[in-house]
Formats: sequence, structure tokens, C-alpha cells
Amino acid sequence: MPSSRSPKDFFRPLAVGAPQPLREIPARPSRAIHFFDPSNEKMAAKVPQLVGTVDVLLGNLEDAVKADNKVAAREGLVRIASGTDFGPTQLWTRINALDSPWVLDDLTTLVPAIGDKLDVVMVPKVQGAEDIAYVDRLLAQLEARAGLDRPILVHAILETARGVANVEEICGASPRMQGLSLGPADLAADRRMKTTRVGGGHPGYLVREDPRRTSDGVESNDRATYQQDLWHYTIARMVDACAMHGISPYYGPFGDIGDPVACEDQFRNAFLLGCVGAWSLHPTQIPIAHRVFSPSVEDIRHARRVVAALQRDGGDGTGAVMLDGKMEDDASLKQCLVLVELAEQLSAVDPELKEKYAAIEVSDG
Ligand SMILES: CC(C)(COP(=O)(O)OP(=O)(O)OC[C@H]1O[C@@H](n2cnc3c(N)ncnc32)[C@H](O)[C@@H]1OP(=O)(O)O)[C@@H](O)C(=O)NCCC(=O)NCCSC(=O)C[C@](C)(O)C(=O)O
Ligand SMILES: [Mg+2]
Repeated sequence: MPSSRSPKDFFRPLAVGAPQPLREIPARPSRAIHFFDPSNEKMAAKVPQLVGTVDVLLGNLEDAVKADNKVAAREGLVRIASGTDFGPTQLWTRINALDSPWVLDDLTTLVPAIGDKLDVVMVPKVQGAEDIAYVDRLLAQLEARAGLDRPILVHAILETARGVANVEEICGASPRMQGLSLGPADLAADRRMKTTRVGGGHPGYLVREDPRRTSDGVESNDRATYQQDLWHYTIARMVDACAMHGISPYYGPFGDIGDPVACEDQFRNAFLLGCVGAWSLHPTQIPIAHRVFSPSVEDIRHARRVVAALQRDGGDGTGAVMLDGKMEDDASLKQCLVLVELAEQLSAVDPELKEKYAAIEVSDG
């Protein structure tokens, strides 16, 4: 709970006539947040075909859209959103930064025009709770004026050192907070890291095996090195802050479009650490994110076996059992339920996965 608002006011609408804030953020699948530039005609033309093939379509108005195209991008997004039935696919936007000359027009144009279709507004370069408070109040005023009946949610990008330092207060700044993404390029620049890539690893960030002596006492030069994950610390902080506030963490972008293998590895690290999705910058990254952020059939089979074992013969899930030589108990049951529940949520939007998960047979023992 942020210190700036008392607990009794936290869930009050911030403008007369604005929709009631949600007490819980719905866990809608968002394995891939696919970015498109609404001012780019070729990309915009692909949007209707992408509906139903990706969990989230995001009309990007900020970085990667030329300054001269900011108005065209905003208008393009209004046109695309008005003319498209998004079905099960969520529609998000990334607005310009709060200190930019475009953001006010972004919000005052989008909310009245397509506020009923926008699920989430992504806010870049968030520094602290005060940035969320500003967007929160403005959205409430605009929603009230537009007569919207559900609140638009807010997603913050963590891409400044101050934002990382304030990550907990950002997550708890408003009941609108839906999640956080890592912004590795801006964050690297702000921290003065010496990387030049948009996300992913760096061959120089490594640990090296200790020297080994051969039997005649000579030191071997053959020492293995292991590349480390530059983003581990930030993602781990994000995951804890999000879990504490009941919202969702996301990896962010992987700029090397031509390296799907490393992209998949980076996404998987984030998935294993607790993230629910990542960004897709190019259509080829959508299947990678969907694959990685959907638990494997093997994981779901195992999870269901553990649940069955601990609930067998009317068991209430407490106690300990042996399964395949391993101890399973109350805590491992909870881990398995995370996967089982995720499989259920994904089955509701992905018919192919639903079939795969439904076909899993859980053997006894
Ligand atoms: C990388 C680029 C330049 C390669 O674009 P390209 O045209 O050279 O690629 P291509 O392989 O030749 O494209 C093949 C076809 O796919 C289309 N296409 C290509 N991409 C898309 C797309 N996303 N959605 C829909 N369609 C797409 C493209 O138009 C083309 O259509 P065509 O067959 O009709 O000729 C291009 O994919 C692109 O601009 N992607 C989006 C980039 C973006 O949004 N960047 C901002 C997010 S990352 C960020 O901001 C950092 C962060 C978080 O802030 C921080 O770390 O600080
Ligand atoms: Mg950025």
C-alpha cells in the first residue's frame, strides 16, 4: 500500500464518475506482447491477421516511432483499434514518456476514442510512484468523461536506475497496476552499463573456471568460461515486487531478431524466474514467446501427478509422500498448482494447448 493514499481511499475512483478500480488484476494470458508501429503501413496492415495468433497486440507510440510520425502513429492506432475486432487478443498501447511533448495528446486522444478497447496503457521510463499517480488521476478523469465502465490498467517499464530503486512503490502505487517490463536498453544507458545490445547477454560478462594443474604440476590453460545473465538481478527484483503486489512481471524486448536460439534462452530464464511473458518485436518472436511461456506437457504431467498423489484417498494436500524417489509435500504441491493453474488459463485462449494438456494421462504411483 503506498504511503501517499490511506488504505480506505486506495480503491476509491480518482474522479467522480470514473469506473470502480479492480480489487484483483485478472490473470489473462500475455505470453507475447507484440509491438507494432501504427504509423508504418506495412506493419499496420498485418495487425488484423495477427488477431487470435498472439495474446497481446501493442500499438507503440514511443521509442522506435520517428518523432515526425508521432501524430500519424496515434491516429493510426485509433483507426486500427476502431476498425478491428480483437476477439480474445488484448489491445495495449505504449504511450510516450511523461516528460515528452506528445504524452498528453496520446492520452487525451486515445481514451475518448478507443478507451473501451484498450486493456492496458504501458508507461515508459517510470521513476517512482509519483509518475503512476499522475497517469492514474488523468486516466480516471478521462474515463469519467468518456463514460467508460471498466478501468484501463497501467503497466510500467523499468528502465531507469531510480525506477529500479523504487520498484516496490511503483507496483503498489495504484490498483490499476497490471505489471512491469524490463527495458534493458534505456536501463543500460541510464546505469552507464557498457553494453550496446537491446537485451540479451554479453560474451564479456562471465565467470571462468579455476586453473587446473595437470599431474606434472603444470597449469592448464584450458579453462571453461560460463556466460552470466546481465539481467538476473533486475528481473529477480521485478518478480518479487510484482508478486508482493499481485501483478505480473515480463521480460521485455530481445533486439537480436536473427538469433532465435538466444532469444528463447533469455525468455526461458525469465519464465523460470517467474515472468509471465516477454515482448515480440518481429512476427518471428511470437511463437518463441508462446512456446516458452506455456508449460511443457512433461511439466504439466508431473505437476498433476504430484497434485493427485497429495490429494489421493481424500488427502487434503498436507503431509509428505515419495514420488519417483523424491519427496513431495505441501510446498511442492503449491509449486505444482502454479503450473496446473497456468495450464488452465492458457487452455481457455489456446485451443492447440488445450488439446495437448487434455490428452495428458496421469499414471498412478
Ligand atoms: C526490427 C524491425 C525494424 C525489422 O523490420 P524489417 O521490415 O526490417 O523486418 P522484415 O523481416 O523485413 O519484415 C518482414 C515483414 O514483417 C513485417 N513486420 C516486421 N516487424 C513487424 C511487427 N513488429 N509487426 C507486424 N509486422 C512486422 C514487415 O513490415 C515486413 O512486411 P512485408 O512482408 O509486408 O514487407 C521491425 O520488426 C520493427 O520495427 N519492430 C518493432 C520495433 C519496436 O517496436 N521497438 C520498440 C520496442 S523495444 C524498446 O523500445 C526498448 C526499450 C524497452 O524501451 C528499452 O529497452 O529501453
Ligand atoms: Mg526504452
